[in-house]
Amino acid sequence: MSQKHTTLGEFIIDNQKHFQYSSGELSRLINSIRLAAKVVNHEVNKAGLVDILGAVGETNIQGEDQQKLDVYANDIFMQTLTNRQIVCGVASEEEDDFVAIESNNGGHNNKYVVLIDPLDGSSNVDVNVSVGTIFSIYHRVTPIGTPVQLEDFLQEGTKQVAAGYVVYGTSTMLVYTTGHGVNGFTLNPAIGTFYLSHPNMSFPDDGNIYSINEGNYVHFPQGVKDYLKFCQEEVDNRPYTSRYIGSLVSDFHRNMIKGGVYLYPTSSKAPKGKLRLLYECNPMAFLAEQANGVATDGYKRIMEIKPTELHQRVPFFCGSKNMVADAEGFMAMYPEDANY
Ligand SMILES: O=P(O)(O)OC[C@H]1O[C@](O)(COP(=O)(O)O)[C@@H](O)[C@@H]1O
Ligand SMILES: [Mg+2]
Ligand SMILES: [Mg+2]
Repeated sequence: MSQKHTTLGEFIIDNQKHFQYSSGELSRLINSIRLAAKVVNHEVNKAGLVDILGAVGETNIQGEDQQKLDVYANDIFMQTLTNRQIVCGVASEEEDDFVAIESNNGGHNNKYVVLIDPLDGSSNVDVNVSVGTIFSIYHRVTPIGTPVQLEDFLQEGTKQVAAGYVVYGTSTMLVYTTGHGVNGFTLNPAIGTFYLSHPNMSFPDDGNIYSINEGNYVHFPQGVKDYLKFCQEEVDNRPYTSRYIGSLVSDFHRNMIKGGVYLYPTSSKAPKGKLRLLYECNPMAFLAEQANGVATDGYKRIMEIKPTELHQRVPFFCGSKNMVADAEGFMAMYPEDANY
């Protein structure tokens, strides 16, 4: 069977041998995420026809206006993960606190926790621009059989057993890693099956695309301003091309395929950056590193940051390794900005 026809389900089974604690639970967990992604995809694809556009009129713990699709996607992933009895807890961008999930017999026998950004790129929902879902999976650290605790979620990114995203774009893709490279699967909507379309995805070492919201330029640290000047100079293969979709998943996906760097630094508006360490930066960092890329906060490796809060934010520099290194070179000239 040529690689093009390998389904996600077959790939998961074939690759189960890689899983650290191989008992099939992680396979079932990824299968559940696949199922929830298909349900959300179905709604996203007809967003203009159903009452799913616009805000719900409430703000989440981030202080952001929750979009109807944020809430819908959150409900679908929470229900699917709860019903399938494979996780002992979930933390979500749309939930104030982590949610403990009891197993059928009222126990706490499951060993995985999931951290999720149910709908990434919320500002693009109403304008038909690609959005995504991001997930990160850890083995719990507290004893199985006991209720899940905050410490099960506040683990360094290096402890992730799997991470991935779904991009709801011109096509719908699920891209994930279990620490053995990064593979992308495209949904055939006619039959509702994901097929392996992008095996062994990898960031080129270099690229000529930079992704940053330049509208915040005046608020950026000097190192970022210097790097942007560097990107826009007429030297060698520069000026680079500026591309910014405003959905982390979509900007990351493009940069992984074409070569590029995504930056969401601190700014006087967002003194710690905007993106959330646990369910945006850590999973994308795991994917980046598994795909020959790099992810830092401008100074140090994202995945070595010891989390202290569920919804903490960090600056994010991610993409082709030589481009991130260039950006870090400019940040290094201002060591005081490492203390955000
Ligand atoms: O509008 P800004 O400030 O440029 O922020 C865009 C960034 O914020 C995000 O939308 C944050 O994610 P959510 O939509 O999940 O809150 C990223 O996807 C995106 O890269
Ligand atoms: Mg997000
Ligand atoms: Mg979100």
